[in-house]
Amino acid sequence: MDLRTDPQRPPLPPGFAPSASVHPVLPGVLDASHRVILYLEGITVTFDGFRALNALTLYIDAGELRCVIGPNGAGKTTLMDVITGKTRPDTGTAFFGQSLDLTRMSEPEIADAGIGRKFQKPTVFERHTVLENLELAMKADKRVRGTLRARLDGEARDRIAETLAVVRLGQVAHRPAGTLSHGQKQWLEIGMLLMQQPKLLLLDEPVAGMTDEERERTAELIVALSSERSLMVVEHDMDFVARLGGKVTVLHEGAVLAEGPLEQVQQDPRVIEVYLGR
Ligand SMILES: Nc1ncnc2c1ncn2[C@@H]1O[C@H](COP(=O)(O)OP(=O)(O)OP(=O)(O)O)[C@@H](O)[C@H]1O
Repeated sequence: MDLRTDPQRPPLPPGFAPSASVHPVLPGVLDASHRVILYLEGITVTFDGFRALNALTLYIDAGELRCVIGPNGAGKTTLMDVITGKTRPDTGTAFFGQSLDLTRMSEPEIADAGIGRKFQKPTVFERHTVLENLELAMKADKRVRGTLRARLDGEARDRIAETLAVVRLGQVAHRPAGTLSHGQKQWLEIGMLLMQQPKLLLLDEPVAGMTDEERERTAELIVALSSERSLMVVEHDMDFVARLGGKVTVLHEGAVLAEGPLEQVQQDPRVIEVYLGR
């Protein structure tokens, strides 16, 4: 189905067309009043003539948990790079909510507007305690006033306590992050992203290198997180994708090959041929 001609296509922001060169950019102000929080349409990214993304069109709903799968080189990382402003598309439009044109915002502006990204490798401050890592993450948030020495006010303490509970690291709150297990470090980094209160969280292979038990807990965590924000999870582990239960987008050669519930895309002969059947 071609979403461009689909009568069910979600409402688009005013001026949402590749030709609309003048559009207000309002960093930090997300209008998610419509069902869709992320609009990507006709996105093409070329590296030395090679199309890493090829007229890709994708919509993410507010509060949706979306998994993105696909073979190596399909364009999954490039997709996240476009959303976070690391890579500029050659053509196409990318809107966050109704008014934020991601192609015209810097990486910090996009982060401030509410898009958080977790890379595959955990990047926590190893010598600092879990608690300090969360404090530092909050202080990195420009919307929160104060210096590193400033005393945390009540609201900030509540947010840290709440985050510790959500990522289930309350028991190790005073341990240096360097002493945590791989899984705990990953959860801490997710907690650090949560301190910035993102509306859309991008997670790149969150369970790579985790034990089965850690995978189970990570699935529970991600499902719990999706109740209050949108998530896009790139993952190769199909058992894990099945546990998350969200809609699945299959990328192949920089474009969407199939989209739908996992059981549906798993039965798609094209998906079996290029990815799952391997
Ligand atoms: N900066 C770059 N310069 C040149 N080619 C690039 C660059 N970044 C990505 N590519 C190429 O674009 C294609 C898509 O890469 P991308 O990393 O987005 O795929 P992926 O789906 O994330 O793959 P994987 O599952 O292996 O992480 C690949 O063929 C890759 O070699």
